[in-house]
Amino acid sequence: MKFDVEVNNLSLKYNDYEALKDLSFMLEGGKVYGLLGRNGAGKTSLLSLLASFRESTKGSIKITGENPFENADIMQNVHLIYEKDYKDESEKVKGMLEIIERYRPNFDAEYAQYLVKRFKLPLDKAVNKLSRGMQSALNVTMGLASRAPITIFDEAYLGMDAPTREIFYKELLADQAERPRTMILSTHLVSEMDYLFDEVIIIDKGAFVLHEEYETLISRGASITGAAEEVDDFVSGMTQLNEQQLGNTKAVMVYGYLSEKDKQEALQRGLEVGPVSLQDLFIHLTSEEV
Ligand SMILES: Nc1ncnc2c1ncn2[C@@H]1O[C@H](COP(=O)(O)OP(=O)(O)OP(=O)(O)O)[C@@H](O)[C@H]1O
Repeated sequence: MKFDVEVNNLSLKYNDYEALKDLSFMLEGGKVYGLLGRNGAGKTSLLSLLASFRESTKGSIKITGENPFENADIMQNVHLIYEKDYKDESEKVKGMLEIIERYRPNFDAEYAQYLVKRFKLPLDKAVNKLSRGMQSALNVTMGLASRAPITIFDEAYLGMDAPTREIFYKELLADQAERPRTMILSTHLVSEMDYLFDEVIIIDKGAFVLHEEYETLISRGASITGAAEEVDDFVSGMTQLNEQQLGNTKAVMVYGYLSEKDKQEALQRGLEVGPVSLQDLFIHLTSEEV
């Protein structure tokens, strides 16, 4: 079964503060979604609604057409993984995996053991005695091995060092290729994780900014590199995201569609046209000056 998610006019208030404002979007089952937003944009609030940790103030969420709130059949198929405080968790790693297996119908114990080895997790150590990075690795192990049709990682990788995060990304892609499910990854590590996303959702100050395929989104910009004067002349009048100069060579990132004619003109001027990064687009789309 495909676990589509439909969000309509979703709003959330904490007392008088409106953390989410009228969000609407649709997530087709089986894809990896990157959820981006600046600090306080409302990512955790949105994810906690999707996982039914709280109820919305207005609007609706439908998962496979049903309201997931207090709906056990749906909820066992939605797994939100976040940075938990494990300071009082004296259960051993092995015991934690056994507990999660009881609650997650698709949990794969063999795969969990494989991930434990990949992350070098000590099975007989109490969870509150693990380092922060190891606790994160245990979290993502539980998240991947639960194989929940909707798996949500809310910045669950922050404690891990770069090589460990790399293992996580590799294993996520490998498992997703074999058993596609809906993955939602919220992150500030945009330039590191962008290649994982099929689609990107950006929210800003609680409001919806965009939902687009990753490839389409990055085709909305270009980097122009070459002799500084030629570059300046070519990009004049375009929205510029960022520029770098080394000697007389300049690279400018521009936002906006470049036609084939524009690209040909750039080539004739001896300029190189390359892709723009999701990180630069994200900074531009959520900057105060837009
Ligand atoms: N329990 C709460 N009570 C009151 N306000 C809250 C509560 N939780 C979050 N907020 C506020 O709602 C807004 C959105 O917070 P949220 O944690 O969803 O953002 P975020 O995008 O996940 O941020 P970050 O990237 O910094 O983790 C913030 O202004 C925050 O202060």
